Amino acid sequence: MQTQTEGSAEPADNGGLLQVVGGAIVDSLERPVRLLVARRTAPEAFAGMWEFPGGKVEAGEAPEDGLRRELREELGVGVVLGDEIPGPLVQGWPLSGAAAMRVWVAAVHDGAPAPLEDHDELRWVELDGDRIMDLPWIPADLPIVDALRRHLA
Ligand SMILES: Nc1nc2c([nH]c(=O)n2[C@H]2C[C@H](O)[C@@H](COP(=O)(O)OP(=O)(O)OP(=O)(O)O)O2)c(=O)[nH]1
Repeated sequence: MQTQTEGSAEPADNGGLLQVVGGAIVDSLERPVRLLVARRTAPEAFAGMWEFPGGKVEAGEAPEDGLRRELREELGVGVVLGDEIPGPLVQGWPLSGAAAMRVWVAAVHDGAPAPLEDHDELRWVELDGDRIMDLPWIPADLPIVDALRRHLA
């Protein structure tokens, strides 16, 4: 699996969409068994739903750098990035509103994940089986979870 520890990509042209990035943090890049999922606290429409930790890319920031920054802020961890889970758009996966999310597989490089910001619970769930799909995900994330499972199988 391709890995990268330092951001070298140029800021992406987001085509007018709000660019969001998410981390599919797995227990091992080589032999992934479990995925770290996060339960949002806000906004009200998404509170209580599970998602990939991450957030919005800032102006002039490369997406991979934005993802590392968000995961440091939200979970207190440094990560190694693995493969991207490509979506149907150049900007990744369509979300509600004029937004799209690029998602990378990632593994914790330093720190212990904790719900420092934006989440009230983190949970390691098995990638295989029904349990992961039984979680109340943000609806737009369901095809991404499906593609992730197929990519890692
Ligand atoms: N992080 C994340 N956001 C998602 C996912 N699925 C999904 O629809 N979204 C939406 C929710 C939000 O409208 C948007 C991401 O915004 P955010 O609130 O997480 O971004 P941020 O951390 O930069 O927050 P802020 O600076 O605006 O407070 O994308 C997902 O799996 N992860």
